[in-house]
This record gives sequence, C-alpha cells and structure tokens, in this order.
Amino acid sequence: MANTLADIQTVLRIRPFRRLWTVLGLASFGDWLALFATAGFAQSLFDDPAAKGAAFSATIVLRLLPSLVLGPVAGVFADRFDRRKTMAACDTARFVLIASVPTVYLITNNTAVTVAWLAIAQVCIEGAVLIWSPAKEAAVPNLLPPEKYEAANQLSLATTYGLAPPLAFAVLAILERGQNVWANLGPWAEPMVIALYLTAAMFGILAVTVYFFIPQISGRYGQIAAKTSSVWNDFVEGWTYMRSRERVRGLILGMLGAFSGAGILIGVGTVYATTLDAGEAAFYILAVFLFLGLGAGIAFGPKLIGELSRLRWFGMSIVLAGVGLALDAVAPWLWVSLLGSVVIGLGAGMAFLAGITLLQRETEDEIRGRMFAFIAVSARVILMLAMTVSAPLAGWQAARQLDLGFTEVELSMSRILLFVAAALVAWLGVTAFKSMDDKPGVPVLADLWSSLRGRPLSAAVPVAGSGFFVVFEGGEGAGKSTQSVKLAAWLKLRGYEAVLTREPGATDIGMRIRTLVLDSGGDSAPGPRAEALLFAADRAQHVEKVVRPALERGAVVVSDRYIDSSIAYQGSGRDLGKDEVAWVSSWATGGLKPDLTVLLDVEPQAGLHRAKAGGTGDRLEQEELDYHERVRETFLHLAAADADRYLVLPAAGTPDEIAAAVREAVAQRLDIRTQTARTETGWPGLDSDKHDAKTPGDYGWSTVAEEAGRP
Ligand SMILES: Nc1ncnc2c1ncn2[C@@H]1O[C@H](COP(=O)(O)OP(=O)(O)OP(=O)(O)O)[C@@H](O)[C@H]1O
Ligand SMILES: Cc1cn([C@H]2C[C@H](O)[C@@H](COP(=O)(O)O)O2)c(=O)[nH]c1=O
Repeated sequence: MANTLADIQTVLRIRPFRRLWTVLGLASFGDWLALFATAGFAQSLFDDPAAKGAAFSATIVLRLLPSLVLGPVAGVFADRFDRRKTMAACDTARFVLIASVPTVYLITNNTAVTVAWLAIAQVCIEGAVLIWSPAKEAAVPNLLPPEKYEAANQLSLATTYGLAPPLAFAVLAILERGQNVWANLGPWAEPMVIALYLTAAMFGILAVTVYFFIPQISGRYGQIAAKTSSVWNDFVEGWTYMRSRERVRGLILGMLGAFSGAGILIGVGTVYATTLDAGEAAFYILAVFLFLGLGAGIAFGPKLIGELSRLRWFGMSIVLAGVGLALDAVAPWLWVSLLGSVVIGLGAGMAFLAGITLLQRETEDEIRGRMFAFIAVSARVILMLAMTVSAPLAGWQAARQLDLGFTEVELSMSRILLFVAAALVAWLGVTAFKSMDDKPGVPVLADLWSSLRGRPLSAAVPVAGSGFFVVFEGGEGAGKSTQSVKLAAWLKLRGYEAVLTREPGATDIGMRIRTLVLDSGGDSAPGPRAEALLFAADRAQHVEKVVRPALERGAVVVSDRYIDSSIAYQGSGRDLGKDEVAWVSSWATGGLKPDLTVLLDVEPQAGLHRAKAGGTGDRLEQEELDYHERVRETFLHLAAADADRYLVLPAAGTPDEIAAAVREAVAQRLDIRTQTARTETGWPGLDSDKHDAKTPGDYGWSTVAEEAGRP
C-alpha cells in the first residue's frame, strides 16, 4: 500500500486521470489567482490605506459566505447530475464571472458599480467552486482502481497546495513588476486586470477540456436513468447516510476537528508570534514551517508509515497535529515553536491525505459528492468560526511572564487558546481512532513501531466460539507437563471438554518438526533462524488444526508451551530479537493469544536436573546455563508486562500445591465457583492419589497427539 514515485507514475499513465489532474492543477492555479487578483483588484479601486485593507479582506470574506447558503445542497449537484457537465458548467460560469469584473470596471469606470458587481461575482464564483469541487473529488474514484486513490490524492494535494499557490503568486508578482513596462497601454493593462482576464481564459479552456476530452468523468451517470427524487430528498439521504456510517462519521469528525484547530491557529497566529520575541517576521516564518510540514506529510507520509492501517493512520495523524499545537502552546523559544508548526503540518497533511483517500473508498459513488461537499462546507464554516472567535480573544488580557526555572515563557491568552485547540484536536483524533479502528486489540504503539520498521501487526483472526485457552510456560523441567495433565483432568471432571495439547509436536507435521528441531545434531541441526521458523511452522499448524477448532467448539485448550517459548528460547536464548520472533509467531497464529498463561518459574540448574533425569537431554536442554538464564529472565519479563494474563508460580512448590493454585486461577476465569472446585480434590487420580502423575495415561486418557496415534 505504501506508494512511491512508481505509483504516481502509474496513475499518471491513466489518460483520463492525467487529464483530470491537469484540469485540477490549472483550476487550483486559477482559483488562487482569481482569489488574490480580485482582492488586489478591489484594493486598487481605493486610495485610502484603511479602505484598501477593508476591501482586500471583504473580498476574501465574501468568498467564504456562500458556503453557509449553498453548502448544504452543493454536493447534491455532484450526485444528481452528470459530473462532467456539472464541472464544465461551473468552469464556464467562472470564465464569465471572472472576466465580467474588469469588464464592468472598464466599461463603467465607476468604482461603486464595480465594487457592487465584484461582490456579487465573488459570491457566484465561490458558488461555482462549491459545486465543482465535490463533483471533481467524487469523479476521481471512477477513473482509478482503489489501490491507486492514495497516490492520486498525493498528487492532487501537492498540486493544489504545493504548486498552484506559489505559481499564482509568482504570476501576480511578475505582473506587478512588469507594470512599468506597459503602464502607458491604458487601464485594461493594469496588472490585476490582466490577471483576471488570464484566469478567465483559463477557465474557458478548462470547460472545453472537461466537456469534450474527459468523458470518463460522467462515470455511472451515463449508465443509469436520470434521478427522479427531489433535491431536498437527496440532501436528507446524504445526511442520513453520514449519520448511519460509523467510519464515515469518524472520518468527517476527525477532519473537522483538524480544521477547527487550524482555524484557532490562524486566528491567534499573529498575536502568538509576538509572544516569541522573534520580531515581525515570526508569524510568516511559522506559516512557512507549517506548510513545509504539510507538504512533507503529504509527500512522504505514506512511504514512512508503510503498511500501517490507513484508518489508524488517520486518527494518529490528527493526534499528532494536536501534539504540535501543544508544543506551540508551551514553546519558550522560536525554534521549539517552529518544530511545533512542522509537527502540526505533518499531522494535518497526513490526516488530510488519509481522510480523502478513505472517504473515496468508504463511500458509494451515488453519495460521494454530498460527503465531499459536506466536508468542504463544514471546513469553511468551522475555519471561519474558529478564526473569528479566537482572533479577538487572543489579544484579550495582558500576558504574564511564567518562570520555568531555566527560562521564562510569556503566558498569554493566545497560548491558552492554542492549548485548548491542542486538547480539542487530540480528543477528536482519539475519538475518530476509536470509532474506526480496524485492528482492535492490536497495541497502537507497537503497531506503529512495527509498521515504521516494515512489519505491521495484523489484527487477530477472531475465534468464533466461547472456548478458553490456557498455556503452561517455563524453563526445562519446570513441571509444565505434570501441571497441564492435572489441569486437563480436573477440567474433564468438571464436565468441560478439555483438549490437552503441546508444542512442538501436536500434529503430524508438528511431530516431524519436533524430531527435526530437537533430535538432529551436528551439521544436520537447523541454524537459529531456521529453528525459529520451524517452531513457528509447528505453531501455525497447531493453532489451525487443533487450538482454533477446539476453541470454536467451546472447549478448554490446555497447551504445554506456546509463543512465549519462542520469544524466550529463540528471541533471547538465540539472540534473534524478541520482537522479531514474536511478530513471526503472531503472524503464524493469526494473533491468537492465550486467555491465561501459567508461568512455572524454575531455577535453570534445578529444572535441567529434573528434566534430564540422569540423561543428556535434547539439543536445547544441552545449551549452556547462560542460555537458560536468559530464557528464564525473558519469561519473567513477559509475565510482568501483562500481569492480568499471567499467573507466575514458583516451580519449587509441590505438584499438588501448584495444581491447586492453577485451578483457582482457571476457576476464577472460567467462572466456576471456587468453593465447589475445592471440594472435588478428592477425585481419584487427582492430587494426593497421584503425586507423580504427569502423563494423561496416568489418568486413563490421552493427548491430542496420542489420540492421533502419535507418541
Ligand atoms: N513441583 C515439582 N516438584 C518436584 N518435581 C517435579 C515437580 N513437578 C514436576 N516434577 C518432576 O520434574 C520432572 C519434569 O517434569 P515435567 O516433565 O512436568 O516438566 P516440564 O516442564 O514439562 O519439562 P520439559 O520442559 O522438559 O518438558 C518430572 O520428573 C516430574 O515428575
Ligand atoms: C515451543 C518451543 C519449544 N522450544 C524448546 C523448549 C524445549 O527445549 C523443547 C521442547 O521440549 P518439551 O520437552 O516439549 O518442553 O523445545 C523452543 O525452543 N521454542 C519453542 O517455540
């Protein structure tokens, strides 16, 4: 899933997408150019500096207003009508509207009329953008296979936010600078007038391109009958769809959370910058770093996180943006603040990319336009609200100096607001993560860490049954076999289907592996890695053929050794790395974890003495004492790290004492009344009658392996 340059080249080889991408690039360029050219044009109509400033910001505010009115129904257009025609119509409208602004000025030469028309045109242009964007966003999935959405979005976002704005600014700068050269050509040659005509012409070309050269944008529309439901019904349908889909809701919530944080950041930005004592330019430097982070997140995020679940990545990225905001809120120095800004950008960029890609995948074609419109509109509204509320608040109350001991931080309202934004964004990130998590039970940080190293953890394959899985672990001669037999016998007596099994060797293949690993010596002995893989192969077969089926039947499975043995013997004993070995086993077992692991802790020397019983022992029992010490340490560490799942018992107790403690723990978990359990210890064959019983045969029954005719 991690995409590379090769993925981007692949999507660009798809002709309809390549054309759409070119259209998008030019449209974004045109949008930025139109926005700043109209604002600049409005400014140029006045001489008074205050009026100039007001004209500039009023033009931008006018662009945001239509979201409130047209927003709710903008997406309906994308889902209701042919998207190709919708886009072409919007481009034509933009062509006419943008060209009309300087034309009205040139014809009337009247500032009041021009300003009035400019205001109307601004609102209509934004209306066209609001309808055009969801249609384009919803069209992308019709041109590409789903696994290419991410690369396509990377390309589109990089174009919209990385390439188009600097190009637009460069063109405006060139026009401004060139003004002197063609100043005598008359009012139509003024820089902003040229910019507006240039932009208008571009939208004219785009309308023709979309209409005649990318028929694929029409997608399903060409194949289905025209819709007969009302626009209002379409809107309600979109809203109901969003509310009923948990993942879609999580996605939208997370994205809007990120936008509210961005709004607060922009709102408090200029005031906050003054608390850094870094001069006038601090705000702009912060903005540059924010965009650098944003670009890096979009460009390198997917490569960095590799195969990490995109649903998880989305929530994590939003939390990361929250961490960046918190860093900015407490930053005592400019460099910390710049770091915070990069982190915010990284998180926001990755969340944006993951969010759009997921939304394209999660929503059906006929509803997609409304989902994208909802996001676009809500984002604008939230941005505006957050900016307008936080900007005046930021300057409220004088700042105080907070002495941190090593330095002083200026505690101001802007920092408090940043902190509020950080908490809000992080909370929404966590909420989105929880509502969309596709790998429940897989530890988040371990999953992230493994993914960064190229080996994501898989979600556990669920067990469709109510069985219970108990494992005995411990060093050589700890008494595992003795205790597993006792426990299984007791469970059978209690009426449970108890399946007594072991590793290695519970299956046919397992038995052959056992011989290979334990009995081959000298040159024919497996090397450490082969040994680890052989144990994992035995385990995979064991889980698939014995453990899972039994758990699915509702049985209690009692296994003599499981994954921890590999982590301890191969991971630590052979020094292959505990995480690596655990990952291999986790993959082999589909993430099946025991409900209870009983660790019988034994001094290696004493255990080996018991296990060898005067003989030489198998290949692993012959290892140095050091090796067995490492094995013991690792067992103890594993148990300490997950105390609820483990029962650690010193193996020095008598077999009966240990058996009673084990029964108690199992009884508690199986919800058998301990009182009842205790009263039946007099069953012949358990405890006192058979102190040295350690094989099922001692109780007159057999293990899984023996039932299958194996020793
Ligand atoms: N609690 C105990 N105290 C003393 N001896 C015990 C105890 N439990 C088991 N034994 C004895 O120790 C020897 C090894 O026991 P067992 O085979 O149950 O250990 P194990 O952990 O399964 O060994 P291995 O790792 O070699 O499979 C046996 O002779 C058994 O009778
Ligand atoms: C499952 C498993 C086992 N081992 C080692 C541990 C023991 O030395 C033998 C098994 O012998 P036992 O008498 O049946 O206990 O194999 C290992 O190294 N790694 C494993 O994953």
